[in-house]
Amino acid sequence: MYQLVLIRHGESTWNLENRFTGWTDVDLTPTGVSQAMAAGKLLKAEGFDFDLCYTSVLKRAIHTLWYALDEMDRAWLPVVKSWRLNERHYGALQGLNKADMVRQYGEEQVLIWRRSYDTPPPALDPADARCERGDPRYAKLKPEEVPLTECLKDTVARVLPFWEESIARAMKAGQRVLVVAHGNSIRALVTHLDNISDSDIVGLNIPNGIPLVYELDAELRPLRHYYLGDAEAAERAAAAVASQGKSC
Ligand SMILES: O=C(O)[C@@H](CO)OP(=O)(O)O
Repeated sequence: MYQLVLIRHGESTWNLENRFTGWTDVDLTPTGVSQAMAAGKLLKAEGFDFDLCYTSVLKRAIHTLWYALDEMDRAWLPVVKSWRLNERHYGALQGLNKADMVRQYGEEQVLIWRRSYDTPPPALDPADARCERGDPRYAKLKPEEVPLTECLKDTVARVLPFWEESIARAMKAGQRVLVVAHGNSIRALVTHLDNISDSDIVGLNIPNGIPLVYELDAELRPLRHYYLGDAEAAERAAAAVASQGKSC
């Protein structure tokens, strides 16, 4: 049996301000730091240990990993960072307030942008100052590989090759893996692992900073998954993420 632990980053400044974030590189709030530390404490207390960690190239995930590993006295562990684990690109919505968008476009439209499988938010103009195409961390990518918007299907399409070629391969080679990523890059992975339908994925929300443990068979098919710690608190936190797309 294989075990995989996934953690969504702790609360970020734009989670707190209820703004669409995507590839914007905002940091953790003090609450986010505490959530990351609590995740590390919990993993240690429950006897989890790792050989290899994966995260995105965005600091809210990188710093969550740092704080969690520090609590586990595992700051020395190897870390692989990949843009493929970045949050889903939120296009022209990046930086805008979610409740304002609900007031302007309605709850149903915002739910489609936030959670549908194949409808992307409006695209960023490549000339928009928010466009990441000139960012040095993506210099090795072709410009068209740096998205201007993404639906979950697009995120699945760039997360899966990394899962197959790097994470799954490392797990099969016996490495105990921790992945710290983002709400929608984790939803992309979970859609694949649990074979969730396009309609059911709309209701799936990932809470900040709570370790999600997957137990998988020899073919890396999930046997079961659970949130570590207080299951009801995890459910409440996931419901709070869902309500970020309401007007108040
Ligand atoms: O804004 C974002 O990038 C994501 C995660 O914070 O938000 P949502 O939960 O609306 O997909």
